[in-house]
Amino acid sequence: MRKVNKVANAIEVNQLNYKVENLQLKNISFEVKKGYVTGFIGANGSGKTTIIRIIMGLLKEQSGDLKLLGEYLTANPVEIKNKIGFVYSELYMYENWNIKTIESVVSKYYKNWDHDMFQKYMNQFQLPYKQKIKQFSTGMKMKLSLAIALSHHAELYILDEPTAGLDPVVRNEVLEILQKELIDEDKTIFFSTHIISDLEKIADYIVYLKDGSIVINESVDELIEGYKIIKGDSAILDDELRELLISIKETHTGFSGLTNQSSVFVELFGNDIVVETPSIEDIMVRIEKDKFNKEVV
Ligand SMILES: Nc1ncnc2c1ncn2[C@@H]1O[C@H](COP(=O)(O)OP(=O)(O)OP(=O)(O)O)[C@@H](O)[C@H]1O
Repeated sequence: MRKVNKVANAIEVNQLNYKVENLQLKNISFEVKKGYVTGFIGANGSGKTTIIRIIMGLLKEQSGDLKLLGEYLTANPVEIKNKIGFVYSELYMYENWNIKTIESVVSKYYKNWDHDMFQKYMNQFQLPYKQKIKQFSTGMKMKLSLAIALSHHAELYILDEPTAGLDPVVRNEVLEILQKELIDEDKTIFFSTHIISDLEKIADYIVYLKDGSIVINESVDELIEGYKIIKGDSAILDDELRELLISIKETHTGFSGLTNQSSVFVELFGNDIVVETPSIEDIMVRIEKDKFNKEVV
C-alpha cells in the first residue's frame, strides 16, 4: 500500500439518514482516505448510487452531514465540483449531441479543462468525435464519461460502476489509467463496483453497504487478515461457536463458516480444523448469506 504524508479524508460521511419508499439508509458514516482507492460495494439495490448522488449534492440527506475535500459542498459547490471527476452509472447527455458539442459545453464548466488530454482519451478509447451519442453503445458512453472525468485535473474521482459495460481489455486499460492517476499522492478514487476482481486489482480500502448500513469500512489488508474461513466437523459447533460464524455452510462432511474471530476456533481445536484465508468475493458472498440464510446442503 502506498504511503501519503498527510492523513486526511477526501470524503467524510457522518451519521447520514435517508429514506424513500423501498430504501432506508441508517446512520451511514464512513470516510474515504485522501491518496487512496476506496471501493464501494453492496448488493443490487443496496443504495450505493443513492449515496453517491447524496455525496454529489443531487439528492438531499434527511439528517447527518458530509464533507468533500474538507468542505461542505453547499459552501462552495462550483469550486468543489471542479475538483471532482465523476462518472454516474447512467450518462445524462443529450442523445442528439456529438462529442464535439459535449466538449464545448463541458469545457466551459471546468476551469482546468485539458483539451489535449481529452483528445488523447478519445484516441485511446477510439471514440468517434462527430457521431451522435444515441448511436453509442453502453461501453462507448462509459468511456466518454470516464474521459470527461479524467480530463480536468480533478483531485477526487467519484465513479459509479466505472467499469460496467466495458470489455475486459478496456476494463484493464481503465484500471491502469486510474492507477496512474494515483501516482499523484493528493488524488483519491472512490468507486462503486460489482466486479470484485477490479477491487482486488486497485482498491486499498473497502466500504461495504448492506441492509441500509455500512457493515465494513476498512483496508483490504485488514479485511483479508481479519476474516477467515473455518472448516471442520459440525459436531464441534455448540450454540456459542455458531454465534461467532457470520455464515455457515453445512454438508454431511462438515461445516465451512466465515468468522472474524478465528483465534477462538484455533485455540479450541488446533489442527482439528482447517483455517483458510478468504478472497474479498468469498467474504462478500458469505456476508450476504448471513446466519439467517444459513445454507444446509
Ligand atoms: N427516488 C426514489 N424513490 C423510490 N425509490 C428509490 C428512489 N431512489 C432509489 N430508490 C430505490 O432505492 C434502492 C437503492 O437504489 P440504488 O440505485 O441506490 O442501489 P445500488 O446499490 O446502486 O444498486 P445497483 O448495484 O443495482 O446499481 C432501489 O430499490 C431503488 O428502487
